[in-house]
Amino acid sequence: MIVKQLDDLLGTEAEVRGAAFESRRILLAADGLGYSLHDTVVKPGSVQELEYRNHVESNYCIAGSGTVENVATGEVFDLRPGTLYTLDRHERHIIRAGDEGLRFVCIFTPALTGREVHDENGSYGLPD
Ligand SMILES: CC(=O)NCC[C@H](N)C(=O)O
Repeated sequence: MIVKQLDDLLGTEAEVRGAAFESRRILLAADGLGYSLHDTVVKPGSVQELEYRNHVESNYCIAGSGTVENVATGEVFDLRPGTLYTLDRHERHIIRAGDEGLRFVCIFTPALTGREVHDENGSYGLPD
């Protein structure tokens, strides 16, 4: 059994900061599960255009408000606590956070190692 506590990860390498988000990586590739699980906090008013070409990402909103847009179709979906979106077709998407920001429980498959950074496409690379 693996048991972890978010407080214990804060201030360690498992806490990753991007321009618009903080991602607390609770489970990573090193845990050997095939997926990684993150507690992701998105900054109020931020806009992120992303496209995970190498991963499938699921985001389950647990706080805040905003929208996610499917760039190819123009569809815009409201995000609020209880909303899940999964980028099962690696869709290019735009996340717009409202005034309170957003907080997600986030799962990536395959698992992130924790060293990835967004490239020019908004994608994370695969490990070497
Ligand atoms: C929704 C969002 O902010 N995605 C970017 C960060 C990603 N969820 C991560 O945890 O690395």
